[in-house]
Order: sequence, then structure tokens, then C-alpha cells
Amino acid sequence: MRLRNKPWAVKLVNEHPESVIQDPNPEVKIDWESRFEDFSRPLEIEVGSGKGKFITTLAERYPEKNFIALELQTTAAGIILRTKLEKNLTNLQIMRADAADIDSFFAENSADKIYLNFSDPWPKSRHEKRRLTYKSFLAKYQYVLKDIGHLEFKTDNSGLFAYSLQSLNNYGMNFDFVSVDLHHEANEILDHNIETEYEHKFASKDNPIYALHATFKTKNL
Ligand SMILES: C[S@@+](CC[C@H](N)C(=O)[O-])C[C@H]1O[C@@H](n2cnc3c(N)ncnc32)[C@H](O)[C@@H]1O
Repeated sequence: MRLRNKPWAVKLVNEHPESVIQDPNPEVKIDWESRFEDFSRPLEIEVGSGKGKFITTLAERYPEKNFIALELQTTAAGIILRTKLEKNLTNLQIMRADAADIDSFFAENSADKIYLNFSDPWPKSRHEKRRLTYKSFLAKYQYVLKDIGHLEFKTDNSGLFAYSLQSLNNYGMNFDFVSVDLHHEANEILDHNIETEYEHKFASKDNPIYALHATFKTKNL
């Protein structure tokens, strides 16, 4: 998804370096401690947050956790930032950067959960390496996640879902939850589901939403 460039969003992002990190140098360690009130709280990262409906709702609902929205596009980062400022979400930071460098942005074993929501499908096989569930991305998520850390993935794209199941399985990950129709699961599952913008759009057309939760095998084994 390419958003139309919004000059106000670019300006807002540039005015708030305390909330948005832009194009970080992968060689320089990010001082996350100074960016959160209490960095010892659980840390959850969404990769490819888009306009941020999911991550801002999470941050509002769980003030006892810290959240990071990692997003390539400045306009999207500006839209997330606007919500953060309106709702005073002090437990949310935004990174305008490429997830391909995620292992240089965060220390090893530092995050509790990584969310991938409606990631770009990159259907052509020559673009496989760009898919956010390709094995080189999984290796980086494994580095960043704690041993007990979870990867949660949702998509409307059956091809990307099938590919991701295979990719995570080949990587040796364990599945805690798999659904091929998330919106028709039991209420106790739906009660915990937070919709993203894309999810809302596709679910309202009655398209099935695919979801999985998985963990990496312990690194110390
Ligand atoms: C299809 S949109 C989904 C947005 C949102 N997660 C949702 O479900 O509504 C995918 C988003 O991922 C972002 N994205 C794609 N590749 C990325 C990468 N390598 N690093 C960071 N963000 C990425 C895109 O800019 C886009 O905003």
C-alpha cells in the first residue's frame, strides 16, 4: 500500500523527533530507555503498521506495556503520530524505517511480541525475499524476540498465508494458534482481536481473515 504524500504528515514527523525515529543508522545503538517512561515493561512491535489503527488501539488498551510501530512510509508514520499525540500515548514510539534492519534497531532478546498485519504479499516468486515471513526476516525476529516471545500474523491473502505457514514450519517454529476464518472463531478469541484498517476493509466484504500465532524454538537448546 502506497499512501499519497501528505505534507502535513511529513511536517508533523519532522517536528517530533522525541516520538519518531527516522532512518536510523543501523551502526548506532538506539537509546530506547530514554524514549519510554519505563523500558522494563513488556515490549511489542508491529512491523508495517500502516495508518496505525491496530497499534494505537493496543497502546491505549494496555498502558502497562510499551509498543513500537515500525513503518516504511513517512505519511503513515505521521498519521500514527497524530493519533499518538491526540490520545497522549506515552507508551508508543514510531520508527520510520525498513524492517529488513530490525535486528540492528533492537537488542537481542528484547521484545515480547512481533505483529505482522496484512503484510504486502509480493506474489511473484522472484520477490519472495521481500515477504516479511521469508526465512531471513524470521531469523531477525528470532534475534529480537525473547525465548518466550511470540510472532502473530494476520492476512486476507490465502497465498501469503499458505507460504507463511510453510516458511515458519520449515524454520522449525511452533504454532499456538492457526485460523483460516478468524472472524468466525469463538467469542473468547474474537474478544481479544483488534482489527487493523485492512482487516476491517476485507472482513466487511466477508472475505476470510487468516491468522496464526507462533513461537521460535528456544535459542539455548
Ligand atoms: C498492506 S499495508 C497494511 C497496513 C496495516 N498493518 C493494516 O493491516 O491495515 C502494509 C504496510 O507495511 C508497510 N511495510 C511494507 N514493507 C515494510 C518494511 N520492510 N518495513 C516497514 N514497513 C513496511 C507498508 O508501508 C504498509 O504501510
